Order: sequence, then structure tokens, then C-alpha cells
Amino acid sequence: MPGVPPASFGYFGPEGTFTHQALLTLPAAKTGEAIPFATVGACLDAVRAGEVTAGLVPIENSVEGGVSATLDNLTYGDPLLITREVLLPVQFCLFARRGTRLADVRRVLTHPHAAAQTRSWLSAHLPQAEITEAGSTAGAAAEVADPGSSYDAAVCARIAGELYRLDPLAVDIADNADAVTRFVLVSRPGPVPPPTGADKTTLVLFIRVDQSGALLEILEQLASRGVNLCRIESRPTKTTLGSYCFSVDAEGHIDDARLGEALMGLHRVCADVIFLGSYPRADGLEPNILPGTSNAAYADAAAWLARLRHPQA
Ligand SMILES: O=C(O)C(=O)Cc1ccccc1
Repeated sequence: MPGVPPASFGYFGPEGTFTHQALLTLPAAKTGEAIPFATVGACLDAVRAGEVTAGLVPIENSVEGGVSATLDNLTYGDPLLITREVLLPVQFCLFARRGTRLADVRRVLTHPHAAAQTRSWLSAHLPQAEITEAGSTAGAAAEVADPGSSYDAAVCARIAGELYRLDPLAVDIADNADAVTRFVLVSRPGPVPPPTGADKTTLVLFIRVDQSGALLEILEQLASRGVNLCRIESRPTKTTLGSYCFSVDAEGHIDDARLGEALMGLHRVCADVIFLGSYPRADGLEPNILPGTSNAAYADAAAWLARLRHPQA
């Protein structure tokens, strides 16, 4: 009898990226096949095409902020659903081919977020070097490992440098030693994972009319129901200069009464609301439920209104 086909997980690769490390922390990924993709877009398209069961991509960094490639693809591409998040502390090293000395390094290759997070170290220790931004940190390590490469060194994770058989020139070179990157596991639209009591909901909000108070009106829908935000950033709608939508992570689950009420309010006041998923928070932090905003308080209010409307029932 044919069994359930094993899950396969796409990730922003190649092997040795921070995304790959984040994937390996997921228990489900230990039994499934891990398939690398060279870009966030290629990984998400493979999920849409059903070539992989789910895909893991970076979405936010504690130092650099949002990952535009991911935020924009999830907003403007065909619908996908975030079902999990993973947090990974990131540390960076400088790796080169055997025999290269720090003083020899003229050209460095790395991912834009890695370049941004090691900027001070690089300008202090390699002030003359040209820094080029590549697809990924592990891709940069693979390129530097090629003896014919015009690049001398890569900024990447220690495991990437070791995997591609490079030598470390410097370790732990991040400007901020406590940097954390957040990744999301994305599937084709389907059932939303059940609430855990410590959940996050990701939305994209488009204002209806460009006028004073438009953002305030959006925030009021959330604040008045006791929904706290853990991320809000504006992204261009790509139509005209100065036109923005808001990418938002709210505390709570779509099944929570206060979040459901807030979503209905947003649906009424926004030109468009994209629901990208409700999923367990990786840090397990439970929301501070303000008085009058619990599921029980909303159920009690609904029952009270029903009695007012139908006193005889
Ligand atoms: O290039 C990588 O290794 C990635 O997974 C993207 C990334 C880059 C820098 C910090 C965190 C994630």
C-alpha cells in the first residue's frame, strides 16, 4: 500500500547557508529531504509549484531589519502560508583559500546582510578591500573555494567555510555579537496551524485613501482590540513613488477573538488585507492580554448583544 510521501524542504541555499542551519533545527526536516535553491524567489516558486512540501527563507534580522526579497515575494507572488518561524543567532567569519593572508585580501564576497553586519570590522581590518554582495554567504564561500576565483575571501558561517574547505582568517567578526535572524517556513495555502497561546500573525495592509490619519486608522483597529504588534514596516507598493503598504506581525492567532475582530475591522477600512499565516512564536512569549480582550470577554459580549437583540430566545 502506498504510504504518505515523505516531506521535502526547500531552503535558501546552497548547503551551509544560515538558512540551511536554521532548517536543520526543525525536527520535521530531519526525516525529510532538504533541497537548496539559489534565490528566495526560486525556493518560494518551488513551494507554489508543489516541487517541495515547504520552503524555509529568511524574513527579518535583528540588526538589518526585513528581508525585502522575502517580504515582497510573499506580498505580490501567488498566495503562500507561513506555518512556522525559526530564530537563529548568527555569527560571521572571514574565510579564504589556504595560504591567503589577511594582508593579501583585496576582494571579499558575501550576502548583503552579512556585509551589513560586518561593515565596521571590514572597514577597520580591510579598509582597502572591495566588498561584493553575492547570492548567499555559502555561495560566496563556494565561489572563493574555486582556485580560479577573482575573490580572495568570503564572509560566511564557520560551517560554510569548513564545508567548502577554506581556512579561517578571522572568526566572530560581527559588529553586533547578539544578532539573530528570523526565518519562516512557508507552505501552499491550507489549514492554519492550531493556536498555542503564544502565536504570531503576519499581514500585509494596503491603505484605502492616501490621507492624514490613514495609518492611525489601521493601528486603531489593532490597538482598540488589545492586539500588540511585534513588527511593522512600510514597503513600496511598486506602483508610484511614495506609495507604501505595511507589512505587520501581530501577537496572537487568527482564531483569537481579539485578532479576528481586528481583522474584520482592517477588512472594513483597508483597500486590501493579505493574511500570510498564524503560527507558533519561536520564542514562546505569550501576549499580555489586556482586561476585556480575552476570548471569554469577547464571547460574553457577543452573548450579551444576542440577548439584547433577541430577548425572548
Ligand atoms: O546567505 C545566507 O547564509 C543566508 O541564509 C541569508 C542570511 C545572510 C546573513 C544573515 C542571515 C541570513
